[in-house]
This record gives sequence, C-alpha cells and structure tokens, in this order.
Amino acid sequence: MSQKTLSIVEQRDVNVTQSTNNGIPILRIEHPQCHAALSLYAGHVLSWQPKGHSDVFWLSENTHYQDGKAIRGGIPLCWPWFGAKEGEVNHGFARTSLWQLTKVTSSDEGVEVVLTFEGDAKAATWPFAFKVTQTLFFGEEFSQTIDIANTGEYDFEHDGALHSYFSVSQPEQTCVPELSQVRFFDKLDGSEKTKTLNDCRGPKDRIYFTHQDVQLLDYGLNRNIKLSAHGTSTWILWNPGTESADAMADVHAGGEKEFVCLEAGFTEPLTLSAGDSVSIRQVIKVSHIS
Ligand SMILES: O=P(O)(O)OC[C@H]1O[C@H](O)[C@H](O)[C@@H](O)[C@@H]1O
Repeated sequence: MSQKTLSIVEQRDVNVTQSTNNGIPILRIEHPQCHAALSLYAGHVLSWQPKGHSDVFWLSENTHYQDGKAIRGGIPLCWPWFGAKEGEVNHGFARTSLWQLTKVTSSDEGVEVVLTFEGDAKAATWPFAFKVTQTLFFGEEFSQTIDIANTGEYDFEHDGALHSYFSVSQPEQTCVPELSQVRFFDKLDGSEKTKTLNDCRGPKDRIYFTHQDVQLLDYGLNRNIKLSAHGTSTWILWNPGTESADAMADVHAGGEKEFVCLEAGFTEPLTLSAGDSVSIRQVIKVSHIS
C-alpha cells in the first residue's frame, strides 16, 4: 500500500479513504454497519464485512492488481460479454478498465458509492459507445445496481454477470437449495440437464435457467447468504475444483476450497437499442442459519 491516503468522508464513526495498491486506487469504508473495500480499477467490490460476520466475499491472496489483468475474487463485473469470445479477453473489458468515482454519501444505514465507466469502441469486436453507472450500497445489507446506457448511434448486443465470489467454510458444506432440480447448462460437458444439488464442491460450472431468489447456506460458518437479482435471467454456479485451480496462478494454494461463485447473469445476448438503457441489480443479506 502506498503511504498516501486521501480522506473522502470523515465523520463521527464513518471513514472513507482512498489509497493505492500497485498504482490501483482502492477505496476503504469503515462504518458502524460494516467494513468494505473496492477497487476503482475494474469498478470492483473487494470486500464487505457486515457487523457480526466475517467477510462475505473471498479475495485471492495471489490476485493481480495490474492493468490488463482481472482481479481474482470479490465481484468482477463481466460485461459486455460473459465467458470466452474469439480474439478477446474472457468476460469482457469492464473488469480490466479504470472506473471513475462519481459520488460517495453516508447515512446511518451505510455508505453509497457511485462509479461510472464510459467509452466508445473499447474492443475490436465491440465498436459501440456506452456509459455504465454502478451504484453500490454497503451497510447491514449490500446492493449493487448496474445501469447500462447505449449512448451511440447503433443498437448493440451484450450479455454479462455479477460474478460474486462468496467466502465459505468449504464448498462441501454449502448448498443452494433453490437450484436443486432446476435445469442448467453444464459448461463442463456442454450438455443441458437437471440434477439434485447436494453441495457446491468443484469442479462445477453451471448456468441455471432461473433468476428466482436463492440462498447460499453454509453449514460450516452457520451462515445464510440470501441473494435476489433483478434484470437477470440465470444463476451461474462455479467452483473450479483443485485440478483447474492449481493451474490458475492467481488462486492461492487451496483457495478453491474457500469460495463458491454464485453469479447473477444475463448470459443470452440481449439487444440494447441506441439511446436506450437497462438496469441489473443484486441485493445480498446475511444471517445466521440457526
Ligand atoms: O478465469 P476467469 O476468466 O475469471 O473465469 C472464471 C470462471 O467464470 C465463470 O464462472 C465461468 O462460468 C467459468 O467458466 C470461468 O472459468
């Protein structure tokens, strides 16, 4: 961390500061309801620890904080595409671009941060003009709203996901009951199927065709993470398992046994007409199971 720390909000019991890590601007929030951190590079939530709980998000000890590389953990925003695209980076360029800090406000309930990212022709295969506004609320609850505007003259197609990495006791001790028996696309073998979901152990890479509210129940931590999503159509459940994780330089040794990704996605390309905008949102609440 650099020695320079800029104070953004300084009130009784509330502190929001900006510092840098390897040149990357990081915002840290201390509020009676929670502690949190985010990176302006990638517009990326790194941490949210509501009062009485350990961090809800997992962040790799080996993550890069480096221009052009994605941050491993927290909530990468996959946009304007989800997954692989020929000749392009995986999961789009929003997670490898610098965002602007637009506004920080604090109340008794928590801290709201607004970030923006706009541009034109940011990728060879995606020559469009856009503005994305991300509104984050960190308190006893967490919410994330992404407003995407097509600011150009041409309609475009886009897809994406809020790729949340949840910190868990171990994937074997966690489950998402609402996804059991729901039809999914299995990215591991390219087939569609329905199965009982007993736990989240990897390798799993599934796109579930539902956007209903879900719960990530972690019996090891006695924690229930409740998620609701709006403007999305799928939940992606991902854990790489040990063999794949060992091949990922930015996952620390054994890291795959500490997280489960449950991602609010819109994984089928949608058309956004010139001049139009669309909003996607997730709300996360945590409680003890018993
Ligand atoms: O390694 P990344 O590009 O961050 O992708 C990590 C993972 O993201 C999603 O969950 C996809 O469904 C997976 O197929 C992918 O491996």
